[in-house]
Amino acid sequence: MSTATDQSTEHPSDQPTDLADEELQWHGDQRRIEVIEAISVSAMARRLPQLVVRAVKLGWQVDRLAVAALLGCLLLSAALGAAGLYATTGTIAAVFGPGRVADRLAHAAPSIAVIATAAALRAVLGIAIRASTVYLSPRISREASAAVLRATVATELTAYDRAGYADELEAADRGAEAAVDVIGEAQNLVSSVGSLVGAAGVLTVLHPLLLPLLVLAALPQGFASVYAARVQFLANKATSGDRRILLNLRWYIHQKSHADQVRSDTMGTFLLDKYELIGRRLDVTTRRAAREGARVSVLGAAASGLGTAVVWLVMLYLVSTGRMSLPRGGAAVVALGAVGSALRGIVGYGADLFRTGMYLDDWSAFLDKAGGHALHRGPALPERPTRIELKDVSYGYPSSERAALDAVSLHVETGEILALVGENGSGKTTIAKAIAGLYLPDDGAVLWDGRDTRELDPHALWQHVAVVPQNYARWPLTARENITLGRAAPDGDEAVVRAAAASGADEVVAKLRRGLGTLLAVEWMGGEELSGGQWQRIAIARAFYRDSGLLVLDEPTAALDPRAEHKIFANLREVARDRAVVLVTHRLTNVAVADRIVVLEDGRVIQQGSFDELVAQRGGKFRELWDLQHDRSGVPAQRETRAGQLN
Ligand SMILES: Nc1ncnc2c1ncn2[C@@H]1O[C@H](COP(=O)(O)OP(=O)(O)OP(=O)(O)O)[C@@H](O)[C@H]1O
Repeated sequence: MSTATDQSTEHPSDQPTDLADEELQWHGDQRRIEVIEAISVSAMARRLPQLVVRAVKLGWQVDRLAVAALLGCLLLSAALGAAGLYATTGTIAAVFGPGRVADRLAHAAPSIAVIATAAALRAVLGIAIRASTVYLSPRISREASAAVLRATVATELTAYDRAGYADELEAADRGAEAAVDVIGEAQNLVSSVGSLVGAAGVLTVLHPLLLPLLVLAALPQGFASVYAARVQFLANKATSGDRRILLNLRWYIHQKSHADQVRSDTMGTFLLDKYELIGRRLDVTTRRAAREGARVSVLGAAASGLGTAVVWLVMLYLVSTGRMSLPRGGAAVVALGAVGSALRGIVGYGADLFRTGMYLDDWSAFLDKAGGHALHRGPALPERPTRIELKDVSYGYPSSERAALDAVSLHVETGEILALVGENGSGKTTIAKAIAGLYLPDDGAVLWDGRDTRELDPHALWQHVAVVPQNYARWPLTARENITLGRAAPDGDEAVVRAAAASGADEVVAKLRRGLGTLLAVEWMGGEELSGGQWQRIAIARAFYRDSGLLVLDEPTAALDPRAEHKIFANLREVARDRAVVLVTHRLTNVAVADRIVVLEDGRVIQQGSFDELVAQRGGKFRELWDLQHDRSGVPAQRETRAGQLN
């Protein structure tokens, strides 16, 4: 193994000074925006029937009976609407017809009865339709969100390192939220189409010229509405990155974990200024879209207004020239009103549904490919590992041009502690994640008992893994659940207590008001909060509790006091008895516990050996780091002397 290489270190001052600072820009999917821009308005209008089918399918997955009832009610309501309208025209014809008033009223009585019955039944059906929609909508949205969550946990971890993934995920989430409207909008559209069909039939019977004219009159407004919806959607898409940055800035300002630094570092105004700046950037696009939408809507409304005037003129012409009788003319006025309102409904609800459909596209695109990072590994089920080997493993993060790992080879076996050492950014955490099957290498292989992790079922593999990462999760759960993570033993807390004792978490739990049953989240139902070190003890306990063949500890004691740290390392040999342990740490005194130490630099292994071997290797990287960690040249002489006396 070669010793430390003579790498020249890049210094910030070596970099070109004429480069502008990078601005906060979210990496969205520009390609998708271009695809949407290329869609024509007529193609968008043709999508509406597909969207209705999609809404029905979504509802069908959630509750078939409710959807069937909804469709039945819609059909019946449309039929009753047509019958009512037909009866209305009959009533008008009878009332305005020749003969005595009493006779005309008697003649109109059956039609009036039909109108009243149809109106009453439609009112009842309307209530049933609304109830079904209200009942189905949140369930559809929840199911859509759950589908995103399922897809999210089934993606490769590396997806999160790719610029644009977060944007796709957010778009999918928004699509799932928008799904709450889809059934209502589809239902409104179908109702309007039903009313249109009924009223159009009646109008055609009265005079065949009126319907085509009315449809022509409504078309400009229809196109304008769909176009405006498209403009709004594109603007939303174009600003989604900035909106996401704002969301993140809000998070940074709100978060309890940052609240002290927002104050002590006087970050409030500074971050708020950035917030304002990005908000203004966002406003430019939004304002442009609002203007464009309004301009097109005005043009559409004007054209449709003109068209409607033509229809009325034609009506007047037909009646005044005797081509249509007066009673029929009266009936046509009513039918025209019904057709007009149905057309306006189709246009308005169609535009709404179209916009929701575009959000749903984001949702389904994410589900189809999970950002191109869906877990597609082999189906083989691994046993508890006894030997894990990295063979010439290279790995580069998607967003980085530099390789994080370069032809790394090493191994670790059950009963062994392997320590990874190196300067910041040398690749320790990346190796730990590759060993744990969280990253698949670009080149080379990670072998679990000779089997490539690419061939192994990832979820089955992770059953054999316990990790204490640098940023461990502080789950808003009870102390017990924070240790068992859903794997509670049915016969009591014995194993939990053992794991807590081994990690020092027992002392933390002893002080909690309900022991293991205490909720660890002040924000949730007023639970208790722990200190950083106390949380770290819980995180270690959860790894010890998991009876896994591989234990990865990434800076596991960074927040621990000396006594707690000593306890962990004193117990580690015992913990490693039936596990392979990978330890990442900068505290070199602690790595003496390891059987083998691998020293990394710039993603390459530059030294391997036992603690004694590496310390003895003068001029080697490990020895250099060791000497630096024990260098006390910055300590004032009298304090150094005093420390020496104590030693
Ligand atoms: N999510 C990421 N996306 C892009 N590059 C990353 C990512 N995480 C790490 N890197 C890069 O990969 C290299 C190795 O990082 P890694 O976290 O493995 O280093 P490390 O040795 O664990 O560092 P530290 O001692 O600071 O924890 C670094 O150059 C880092 O910039």
